Amino acid sequence: MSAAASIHARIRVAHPGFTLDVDLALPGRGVTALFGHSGSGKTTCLRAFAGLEPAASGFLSVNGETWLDSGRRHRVPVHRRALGYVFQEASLFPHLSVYQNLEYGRRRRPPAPAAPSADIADLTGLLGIGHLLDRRPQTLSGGERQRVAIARALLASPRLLLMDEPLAALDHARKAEILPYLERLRDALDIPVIYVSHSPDEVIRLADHLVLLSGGRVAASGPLASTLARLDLPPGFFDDASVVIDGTVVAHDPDYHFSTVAFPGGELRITRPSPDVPGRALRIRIKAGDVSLALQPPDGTTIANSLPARIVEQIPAADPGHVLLSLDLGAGTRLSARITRHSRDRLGLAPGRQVWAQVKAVAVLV
Ligand SMILES: Nc1ncnc2c1ncn2[C@@H]1O[C@H](COP(=O)(O)OP(=O)(O)OP(=O)(O)O)[C@@H](O)[C@H]1O
Repeated sequence: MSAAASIHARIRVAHPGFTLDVDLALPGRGVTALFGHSGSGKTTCLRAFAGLEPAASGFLSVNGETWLDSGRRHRVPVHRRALGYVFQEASLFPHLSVYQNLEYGRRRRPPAPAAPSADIADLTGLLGIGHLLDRRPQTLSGGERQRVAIARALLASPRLLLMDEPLAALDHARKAEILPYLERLRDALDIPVIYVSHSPDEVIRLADHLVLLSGGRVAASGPLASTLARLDLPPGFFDDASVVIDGTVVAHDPDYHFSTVAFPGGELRITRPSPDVPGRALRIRIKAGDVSLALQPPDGTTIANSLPARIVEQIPAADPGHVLLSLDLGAGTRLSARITRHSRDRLGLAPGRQVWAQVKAVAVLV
């Protein structure tokens, strides 16, 4: 990560009874998820990035532009920070059409924007709102309103997009409808997005980088895959230890609805409801409880995936009868496994040992 193409934030905000104190180095593009329980300081952190927390002190630079440097008494006011802010409830102007709302966003663009600017046609295409341009916000579904709010924020050519629980007000069906648009956006945008959520599924599906916040402090921060694969992740964030693997479909058997997904270090075969196109990128989540281990290549099993692996780390699990193991599948790809202490001792499993990891269930996230 070059110093110019990234976000550096060393920020402290002291409220009566709560202090946010974070030191973060974040990537200059892609989605960073700020994840944590209610009251952990996620919104306070976003507000400090936006310049909305008068009590914030410290240092903040976004892709080479310094927005806060208390030591030098430098503080860029909120209206001079080129950022987009999308809230839980889309705050569109009710008396304006969708197109006029988008125009409002475009008028907020600085005369010489730092980043290449998307136009209304690009963004309406990307977010699937081209057919809504003449409508008033109150005639739109919650998901449609959010997509318009995101497009409006991006039309101002921000250097940074802040999203505070943008899906929290939507029901399950509307969330499922909007997520693919957010994925397209993530892949198309050249600016960093900081995405606040307390939904593990959303975070695991969308994020490139993960920040765990607890009591106003950073409990962990790093690339999504390597951070999730850490066995020492603080408890209470996710229901189960798991890994995510970004793979590519390399073959599809339409008869058995079977896709072969390649990733650095191996391949997985997964059953798919509809045909897959080779070349398609898939993000896969495997929970530690869905991985069992064998010393020999398993024979006569219904489990489709048995992967050669090497145990690299072992720690006690939260419950005393189990241990968590981290396995290297090759090329740096990790798998976590939760097994009983009894099985570990019976098979003599320890770091360095070669095993076969049997994957009982795979969740395809994208
Ligand atoms: N202006 C303020 N004055 C005093 N306390 C504040 C202020 N703003 C936030 N807090 C407190 O700071 C803590 C963190 O709040 P924040 O909204 O950042 O948490 P969060 O992680 O976003 O929570 P949620 O998921 O519920 O939105 C809370 O205890 C909140 O009451």
